[in-house]
Amino acid sequence: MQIALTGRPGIGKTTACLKIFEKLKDEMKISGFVTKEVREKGRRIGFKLVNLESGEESWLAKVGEGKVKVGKYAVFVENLEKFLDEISLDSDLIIIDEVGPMELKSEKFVKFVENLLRKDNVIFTIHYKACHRILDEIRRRFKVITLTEENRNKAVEEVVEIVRGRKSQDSN
Ligand SMILES: Nc1ncnc2c1ncn2[C@@H]1O[C@H](COP(=O)(O)OP(=O)(O)OP(=O)(O)O)[C@@H](O)[C@H]1O
Repeated sequence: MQIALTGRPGIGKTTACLKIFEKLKDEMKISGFVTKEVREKGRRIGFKLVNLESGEESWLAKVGEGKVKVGKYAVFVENLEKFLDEISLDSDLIIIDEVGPMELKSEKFVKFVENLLRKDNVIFTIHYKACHRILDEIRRRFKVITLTEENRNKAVEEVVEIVRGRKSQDSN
């Protein structure tokens, strides 16, 4: 299964990934990461990467100045690249939240995603409108599910069933 979840900012892509992870983690080995926003006094100050297997966290970006910038955020490309080394690629399911403008500043991340395009057990979340050849390729090759307020809970169930179906095919 090759699934890409997308939708407008804040629609619930990260929440959907966490729900899928919670529902399936006792049935199979899952690796990958989610990107969570960090707020201080109600204001968003940046984003942290969270390794789904280990719980380990690393700053992806923070409001402020830096070598690499996306909007008002400085992106910590080296943190991301070190973080990627810890992601297992031999798991039953790999969840990558997200393939977006910040992550794509890293050539190593682009290669990491390229490598995953060959696999059949991947869920990406993808930025809803960013342009990049790798996003075009995912949009062309993967089953793309656009989350809305109406479908986001049902979409989680649908993805869980697709993953379970694939897993049971594998064990037959
Ligand atoms: N199914 C849901 N039911 C109720 N609230 C939800 C649901 N999914 C997400 N939310 C709420 O919406 C907010 C944004 O969710 P989330 O961070 O998952 O969105 P996102 O699409 O990943 O955002 P971003 O575009 O910043 O990556 C959170 O406060 C979350 O609790």
